[in-house]
Amino acid sequence: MILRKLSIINYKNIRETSIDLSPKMNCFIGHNGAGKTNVLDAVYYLSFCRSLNNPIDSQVICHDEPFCVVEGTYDDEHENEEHIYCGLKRGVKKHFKRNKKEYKRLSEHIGLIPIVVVSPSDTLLIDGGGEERRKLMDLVISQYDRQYMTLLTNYNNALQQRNILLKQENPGPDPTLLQIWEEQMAEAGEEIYRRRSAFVTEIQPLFQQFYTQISSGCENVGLEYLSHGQRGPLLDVISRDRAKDLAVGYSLHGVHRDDLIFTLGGRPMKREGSQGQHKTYVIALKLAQFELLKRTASHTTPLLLLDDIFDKLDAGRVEQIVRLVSGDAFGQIFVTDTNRTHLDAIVGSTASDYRMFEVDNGNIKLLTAHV
Ligand SMILES: Nc1ncnc2c1ncn2[C@@H]1O[C@H](COP(=O)(O)OP(=O)(O)OP(=O)(O)O)[C@@H](O)[C@H]1O
Repeated sequence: MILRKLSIINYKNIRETSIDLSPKMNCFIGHNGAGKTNVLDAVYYLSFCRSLNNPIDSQVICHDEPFCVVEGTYDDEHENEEHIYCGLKRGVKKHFKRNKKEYKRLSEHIGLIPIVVVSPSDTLLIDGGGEERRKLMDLVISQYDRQYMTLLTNYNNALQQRNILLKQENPGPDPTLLQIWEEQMAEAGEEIYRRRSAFVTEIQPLFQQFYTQISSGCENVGLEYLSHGQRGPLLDVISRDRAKDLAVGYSLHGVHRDDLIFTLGGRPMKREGSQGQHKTYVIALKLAQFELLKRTASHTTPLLLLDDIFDKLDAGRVEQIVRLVSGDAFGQIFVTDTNRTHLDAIVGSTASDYRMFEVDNGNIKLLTAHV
């Protein structure tokens, strides 16, 4: 997919803009707080029907304004045009349309415009809890597997019902009811486990390849999937510790406790790695995600959003990333930085099309274009 034109009204600090984009490299340069991330967030919104960092829709509308609109005109792989419209009004259900037709369910849209984002908040993948890493798996898998979201919804619903029962006291929960929800958790959970296992198996070698390339091969990193599904049939695993679950009042076993184990030299990355190594790890992981989505998501090349990625990296790693993303393996790219040094290096090493924009207090101005 290629985003040819992006129009924004009242999205965060961007009052009104309409920009024609390069099919390859789009650079956004500007001071801290200028609105560079907000541009990328608007692009993200058009893919995921939500903001990357703020799940509350009303907070993406510009302060003191009653509504916001984000529109994108895309070309797909066969040069067919797709027009995506998103309109948000305070206190009203959001409107999301594809080619002027309102979606019945927003989940129908997920996966149409695959996207991979590398942003400063990605370090949460290493520093944060397992929820962050499960979110990563879910976000990628849901872009190429249409059933996956339904499985997650079914699983979470059964888990929630079981947890409500586990909190019941005097009398305790009906064992038959507990069993019903356990069976539903296990049924959806087995499928989720199977899909997450396959995802990790696929992404592992891609990740290793990118990490080696960016770090020039001097570090040994690992990526493993950890799941209660590995302990045997999930129904047995979920139900056999009922007594403990009743004591704590929630479900201790199931795919809601899955995790990804990140290592450096066989030790936990969180404890062992430097800030630059953490950053390298998440960038390699995101680029692997990109490669995987390119192969699976309707065979459409995803958009790649690189938000302020060069901070904390040494010159060698920056050079490798610049070389990687400016090559032909990547499609349309959106990259932000506060100074021109890295962005000039990127556009300098690419013979192809690029556009450089300046962002200032929510205003976007085209600085240079090369076709
Ligand atoms: N709903 C909103 N309405 C108006 N302005 C907003 C809204 N939400 C955020 N902002 C403004 O957006 C600005 C931050 O923009 P953004 O995160 O895009 O900056 P940036 O250019 O990426 O900066 P940095 O280089 O520091 O990462 C802040 O000044 C903030 O006040």
